[in-house]
Parts: sequence; structure tokens; C-alpha cells
Amino acid sequence: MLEVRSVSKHFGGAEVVSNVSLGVGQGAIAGLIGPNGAGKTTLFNLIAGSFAPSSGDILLEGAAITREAAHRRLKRGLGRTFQIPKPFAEMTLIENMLAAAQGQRGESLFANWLTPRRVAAEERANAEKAMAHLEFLGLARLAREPARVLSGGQRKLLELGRVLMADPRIILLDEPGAGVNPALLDTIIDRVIEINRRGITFLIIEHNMDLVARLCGHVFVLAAGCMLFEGTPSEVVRNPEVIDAYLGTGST
Ligand SMILES: Nc1ncnc2c1ncn2[C@@H]1O[C@H](COP(=O)(O)OP(=O)(O)OP(=O)(O)O)[C@@H](O)[C@H]1O
Repeated sequence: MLEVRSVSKHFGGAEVVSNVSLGVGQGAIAGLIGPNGAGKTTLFNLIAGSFAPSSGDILLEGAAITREAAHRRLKRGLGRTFQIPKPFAEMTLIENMLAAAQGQRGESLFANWLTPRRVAAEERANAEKAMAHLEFLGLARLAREPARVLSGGQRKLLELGRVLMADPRIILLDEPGAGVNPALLDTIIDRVIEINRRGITFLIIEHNMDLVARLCGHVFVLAAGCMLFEGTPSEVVRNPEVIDAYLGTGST
């Protein structure tokens, strides 16, 4: 599904991602862990198209997407969430969801004039889809509330919903567990498993190893921009180099 081949990224003289390769198979839930500053978010930015790599290649379902813009990658089915979700605070949840729907005809002035019924039908279908996702995520009762009322964990769920509006085939999930209370964390884990059952692949950045162990079959460990180790969650937590990398930076 996703292949990263020998990707590096320099910022000025600093190489923050060094010759990293990884592969995520169709239908997998893979983890990406590493101490603070290891380069995980930068790697997500490279995969999602926020940055271009200095060298190397990125392939999605066999197609080279290395130089493609982020919105083109999204159209191909590559969705991503951010470490700190930033919904439109004054817009309702349903409006936030609808704003994330892709390629709506109603955005075109001419479509509104020439095919108003088709535009209206599409808007109805998107609204139904948005409501169904909000129900699935346990947010339906808040659908008409402004997003500013949401807790940190609910914001993570809304962001997942916004990504689902684009019908992704793979989702890059950035720290789904950060700042989330334990009850909501279980909901997030449950929903990710359910979405994965529908055939959607995940690559997840996460510091919470319990969450990683519950979700991920395979884990990649980055340290100082390099791929340090990969294996099952239990192999990862027992690996001396991985333990050293974490202890060396004082991270947990
Ligand atoms: N735009 C940028 N310009 C210069 N340096 C950057 C830029 N973005 C990231 N870096 C540096 O790259 C390194 C890796 O950062 P990155 O955010 O990718 O790490 P991370 O593994 O996601 O860390 P964390 O777990 O703390 O989120 C850091 O040293 C950071 O300061």
C-alpha cells in the first residue's frame, strides 16, 4: 500500500530524516515510534506531501507520489491527521465534517447554475455521510454544537471523521492517544480497529506503547532521523538499542 524508499530530508545543514525506508501492507495497522525529535512528524509530512524529500521515493499502491501535492495524494486515498487537531472552532461538527468532503460540485459556480438538482442531491448525500460518521464516532449528539465545546479526545475523533469524509484507503494517524482520557482512548482504539476491518490501512505515530501494542502488528522505530529497528510490539520493547535510544533522550 505504502512504500518509503531511502527517503532523506535536510533543513539547511541538518538531516532530520536519513535514508529511511519502510513498507506498510494493504490492510495493516503499523506503528511509528521514537523519542522526541526523532523525525516522525517530518516523515509524515513527507509521506502526506507537506514537504518534498531531499532524496528518495514514496510510492502509494505502486505509483510514485514523491513530488505530488498533498491534495492530489488525498484524492488518491492518502489521509492524515495532525498531532494537535485544529477544527474550525466556531463551526458546528457537521459543518466541520462537510468542509472536509472532497470535490463537491457546489463549489463550482457553473455547476450551481447548470445542475442545481445534482448539487442539492450531492449535498444531501454528504450530509447523510457526515452524520453516519459522527454516529459511528459517538459524536452525533454534538453534531449541531460548535467544535470549540469538544474535549481533546473528541477533537481527535472529529479529525478522524473529517479524514473519513475523503474516503481514504490509508490513514496516517498522528498521536491519537496524546492528551486523551482513558475512556475516550478505548473508543478511539475501538474505532480504529473497526475502520481497519473495513479495509483501511493505518500508519500511526504514538508514544503510548500500550496503545501501540493493542493496535499495531508491526512497529517502525525512528531515532535521530534513522530507522533504528522494526518488529512486533513485543520485539520492539525488548530491543536493547530501542531501550537505549529512549533512555538516552530521557523520553518515556
Ligand atoms: N521545518 C523545520 N525546519 C528545521 N528543522 C525542523 C523542521 N521541522 C522539524 N525540524 C527538526 O527536525 C527534527 C525532527 O522533528 P520531528 O517533529 O519530525 O520529530 P518527532 O519525532 O515528530 O518529535 P515529537 O515526538 O516530539 O513530535 C527536530 O530536531 C526538529 O527540530
